[in-house]
Amino acid sequence: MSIDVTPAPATGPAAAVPAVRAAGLHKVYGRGETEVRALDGVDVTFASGAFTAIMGASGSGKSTLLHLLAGLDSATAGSVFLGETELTRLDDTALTLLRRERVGFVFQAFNLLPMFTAEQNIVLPLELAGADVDRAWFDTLVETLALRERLTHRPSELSGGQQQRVAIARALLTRPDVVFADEPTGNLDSRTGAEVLAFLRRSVRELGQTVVMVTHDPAAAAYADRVVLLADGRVAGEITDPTPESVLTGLEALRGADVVAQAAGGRH
Ligand SMILES: Nc1ncnc2c1ncn2[C@@H]1O[C@H](COP(=O)(O)OP(=O)(O)OP(=O)(O)O)[C@@H](O)[C@H]1O
Repeated sequence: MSIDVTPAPATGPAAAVPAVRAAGLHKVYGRGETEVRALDGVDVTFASGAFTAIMGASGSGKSTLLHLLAGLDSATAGSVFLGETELTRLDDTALTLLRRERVGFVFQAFNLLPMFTAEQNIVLPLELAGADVDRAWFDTLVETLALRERLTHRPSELSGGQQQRVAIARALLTRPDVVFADEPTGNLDSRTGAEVLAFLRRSVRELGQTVVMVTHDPAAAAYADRVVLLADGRVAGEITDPTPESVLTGLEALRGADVVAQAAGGRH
């Protein structure tokens, strides 16, 4: 698939700073016998204004990496930078503020509040932060995500795809530096999932958003500009301008490498 992405023009020194960067990132769960090295030295950068998918086998560390990049969990060692801010040096209060102001989240389970309308769900994070809603930006998001007719509906009156679009509008309304999406199409049928992915794609191409998405699905990953492959808590490769076929080939190559490593006794 050839993806039509025009990079944002460089506008000064900040343009060269990646949206997110991890250096020497380690995450160890448990101790002794039960120790699990979920991340084992991850170095990776995510360019601003790009859509990146993170893929890898179950247990390879995808969700752990996403949570650390988003400041939702702490690292055992190494650093995470959001732009020029080192997350791994912030205290809890600063981290909470940073998450509220500079990061957006889209989860598999939508996480909408059932008693509120779509519109109330979208504006809630800004209202909680005591910030004004930029109505022009709200309207742009509502149009882009085709939600105009649904704004007065409660989540139970919306389809799964509509609920996820509401969650995406909520994530984008604060104009976050990065949107982190963890299996955003995991609860959707393939047609609705494709619709949601197309909207994420548009948010990058037309609204200049930066998106980092964990997925199991090669077809979903093919919407991204780049796929980062994880294996055993490390970056094992990447694919630029992915297609479902090139992603599948990349994943198969990883599995092949894993079998070879196991046969050689090289796995921890
Ligand atoms: N809270 C935790 N306590 C202990 N081990 C954990 C914890 N969270 C994750 N792990 C372990 O860390 C490793 C990486 O988990 P992670 O959820 O990041 O993988 P994943 O690639 O997202 O997997 P999946 O595709 O199955 O969601 C796994 O071996 C997992 O069992």
